[in-house]
Amino acid sequence: MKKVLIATANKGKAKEFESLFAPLGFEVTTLLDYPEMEEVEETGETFKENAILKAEAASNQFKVMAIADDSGLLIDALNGDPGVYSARYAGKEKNDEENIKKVLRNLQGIPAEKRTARFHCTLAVSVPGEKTLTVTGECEGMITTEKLGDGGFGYDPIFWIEDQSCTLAQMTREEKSAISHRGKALEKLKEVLPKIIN
Ligand SMILES: O=c1nc[nH]c2c1ncn2[C@H]1C[C@H](O)[C@@H](COP(=O)(O)OP(=O)(O)OP(=O)(O)O)O1
Ligand SMILES: [Mg+2]
Repeated sequence: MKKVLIATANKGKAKEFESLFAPLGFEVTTLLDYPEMEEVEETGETFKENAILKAEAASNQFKVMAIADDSGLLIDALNGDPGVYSARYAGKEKNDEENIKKVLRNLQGIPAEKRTARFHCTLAVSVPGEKTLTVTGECEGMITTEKLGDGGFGYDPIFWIEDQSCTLAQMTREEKSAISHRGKALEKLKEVLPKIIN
């Protein structure tokens, strides 16, 4: 079976990539399969810089094609926060529960129509000896006032999708991937990398 290395240690992302690549005949390996590998410091100021950092570190180390995902939640009423710092919004230990609480606290009193937000995903593909390539995807939604649903990961329980009238955490993995920032970025990747992905 063909293998693809996804340079992430995030369990939620890993599950989504497994489902996305399975129909293409790929076995997904992630950094969760290499717990001894040190985490790459995300020193970039943009999703693109961080995605490239993560992809190149993994492809250099393992000498294989690696795909990294840098993503986050941008909330209009918070001037785009938590943005690139989404994972560590409530502290460096990366706690989804605390991050959600902080968002809801900072949006207290903000009316529904002003709770617009989007998820962003940049994927970087690094092949040893070749120039790293990036694609992006976004998903528009609204921030709820309480958690709804227990699927997905990260900020999914407070991210409301108007068209489906539910949060991302109330969807199946397939439903989420069909509309998500990650799913859209991967669709673009399939177009630019047909030889590798198909
Ligand atoms: O579909 C999503 N549904 C909900 N939340 C999401 C999603 N996509 C990204 N997010 C949030 C989670 C985390 O707070 C941040 C990503 O941070 P980000 O640095 O890219 O990932 P990470 O540090 O968890 O794992 P890694 O760098 O090993 O891939 O945005
Ligand atoms: Mg990270």
